[in-house]
Amino acid sequence: MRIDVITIFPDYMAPLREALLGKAIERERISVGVHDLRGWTHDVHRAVDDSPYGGGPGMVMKPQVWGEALDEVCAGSDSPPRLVVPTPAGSPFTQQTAVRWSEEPWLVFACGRYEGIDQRVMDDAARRMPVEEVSIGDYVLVGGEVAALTMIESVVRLLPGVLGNPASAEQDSFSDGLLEGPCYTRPEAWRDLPVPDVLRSGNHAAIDRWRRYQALERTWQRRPDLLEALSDDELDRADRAR
Ligand SMILES: N#Cc1c(N)n[nH]c1-c1ccc2c(Cl)cn(Cc3cccnc3)c2c1
Repeated sequence: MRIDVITIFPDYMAPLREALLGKAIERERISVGVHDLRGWTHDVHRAVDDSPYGGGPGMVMKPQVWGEALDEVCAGSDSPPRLVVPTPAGSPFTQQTAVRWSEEPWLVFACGRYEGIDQRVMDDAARRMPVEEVSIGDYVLVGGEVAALTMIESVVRLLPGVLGNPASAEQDSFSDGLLEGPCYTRPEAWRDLPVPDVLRSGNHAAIDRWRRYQALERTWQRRPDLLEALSDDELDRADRAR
């Protein structure tokens, strides 16, 4: 997978070169390009923003600069990339989105700042490539870079050979519609707090049932909305795990 990121703060993307993501680059599971949007400005001030039409607070990112940047970054391949534009007004980014994008050969992330990117940038890009405006959650950041890092990590960890233990991705929270239950490791007792006996029983059928029930209970307590999405069969199966 090829990943390109366009931003006015290229150093914000430094974490892409660290740890799991850095190893994925070293192992050539992914190639990553980070591009400074100001490289496509032509004025002495290297301006990337301007006042909003219709008034209102803040500034809007100029379409000309983004247009030239996307023309160059998204060129050079028989098939265009999927353009991802983080925005608070975007469709929800979920684990299902990450799974879908993990099949893509090329993703380009357009990280904006200020009040956002002129809408015509996305409208123009959509004439020649798939464009998705997405949000990572119902809170407000200062720009798209943190969102892009979040989404890139959740996608890249799904690629073959990236995670040390591929089974880990298969047991993700959300992968079966439920949150993961609690996890434990040595010692058996810590500050008078024990490890649940069933986990030390060696009875794997009982352990699976216990884990399934814990996931169901935690989901019920913390994210009841996820249970509404579960089919009756899945709920019955979880119920039998009691
Ligand atoms: N994804 C996501 C996401 C999220 N979940 N919170 N905030 C963002 C996000 C993403 C992209 C931008 C761009 Cl471009 C500018 N801002 C600042 C801003 C703040 C308030 C209103 N409008 C824009 C962004 C915030």
